[in-house]
Formats: sequence, structure tokens, C-alpha cells
Amino acid sequence: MKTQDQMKMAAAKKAVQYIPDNAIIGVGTGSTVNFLIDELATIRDRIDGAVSSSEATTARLKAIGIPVYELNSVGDLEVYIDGADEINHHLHMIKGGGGALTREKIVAAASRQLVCIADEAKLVQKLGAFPLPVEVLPMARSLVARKLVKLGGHPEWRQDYVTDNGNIILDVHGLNIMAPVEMEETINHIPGVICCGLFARRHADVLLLGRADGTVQVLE
Ligand SMILES: O=C(CO)[C@H](O)[C@H](O)COP(=O)(O)O
Repeated sequence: MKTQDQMKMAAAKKAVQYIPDNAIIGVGTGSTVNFLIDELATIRDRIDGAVSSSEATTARLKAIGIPVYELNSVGDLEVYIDGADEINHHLHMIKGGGGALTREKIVAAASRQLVCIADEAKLVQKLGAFPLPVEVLPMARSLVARKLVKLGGHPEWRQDYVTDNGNIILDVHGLNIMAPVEMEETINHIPGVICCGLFARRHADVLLLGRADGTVQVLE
């Protein structure tokens, strides 16, 4: 029986197979990605560089000697590898537990392949038990919160937290996410919302799921 960290590490190790030689790759944020970055240190010579989804990831990449580029200075990326807070069998995800959802969504949109790495606890039948993170412009906090209540959610202001972009996060509990693509679109259209943590329109292409028995399941 593997621990959650061992499952994350196994998924992260497998993700290395999805990295083409001499590419600039997109790198996500979170504890699972931190295991990936440990792996990247061992194959540094065959990676040209990375586009990072957060200041935390940038610092770790630089610490192992991987050059970090601005997205504006590179074209589309071959692959983006990131974790998830929840993922369903359609590979729709909830992300943003670590607060990096907006940059994650931007890097994902610029990437041809999105590889999700996760431990088996992240795979769910229906999204929404994990509170949905929504990044919001500070002046719109109350307005957005009221609109989210009308959608059936219970938004909670993430206290003492500012995103890398200078905004706040509302974590929305209790949403009934029957149709993730539509819900993502609806929330994105609320004025003041910068980004919603549903990754349904641009969902993962591949899920590498670390299992308690030590295997890594590949779902496409
Ligand atoms: O979306 C994220 C950060 O914004 C992470 O991918 C998500 O929170 C999963 O994190 P972890 O790998 O630590 O479980």
C-alpha cells in the first residue's frame, strides 16, 4: 500500500516519458509537480527550458538550473504537465487549490498536450466535493460572491492570500457541477472573475494516476 506522496511521485516519474527531447515544456504548480521537478533535475540536459505557471515553480526550476522563459517569448508548447485537485473520467479538472489557476489555464491553452499527474484520491465520479477556486479582481469580491450564491454555491474568501497576479480567491463550496463546460463558461462570464478553476473546455489529454498498489494508470 503506497502513501499519497509515493503515488504522486510515481505519476510524476511516468510523466517524463511525455517530454520530447530539446523542448520547452510547461510546468504546473503544487506538491505533485514538485516531484516532477525533482525528476526534471535528472534529465536537465535534454530539456531546453520551461514556461512556469507560478512564482513558486519558477524558483524551483531555476534552483535546478532549468531556464524559465516568458510565455510571450516562446511559441506554443509541446506539453504541459500539472496536477489537479479533482479530475473526472472525461478528464475535466478542478484546479487552483494552490492558487495558480489563472497562469495554469494560460499555459494549458498554449500547449498541444496537457498531461495531468495525480494520486488516485483525485479521481472522482463528479466534480465539486473540492471547493471550486475562482480568482477575482479585489474590487469585485462581493459582487462575484453574490452571483456565485445565485448559482447555488457557498463562496468563501481565501483569507490572507493574494495570487501571483495580485487578486483574491473565492473557494466555492457546494456547487452542483452537472455540466462542467457550461459551469466554467457561466462563471467566466461574471464581471470581475479573472479565472475559474474548472478546466473543462481545455481538459487534460492524458491522466497519469498513481495507484495505491504502486502502478500508474494511464487514462486518455
Ligand atoms: O491547481 C493546482 C495549483 O493551483 C494544483 O495542481 C492542485 O492544487 C494539485 O496540487 P497537489 O499536486 O499539491 O495535490
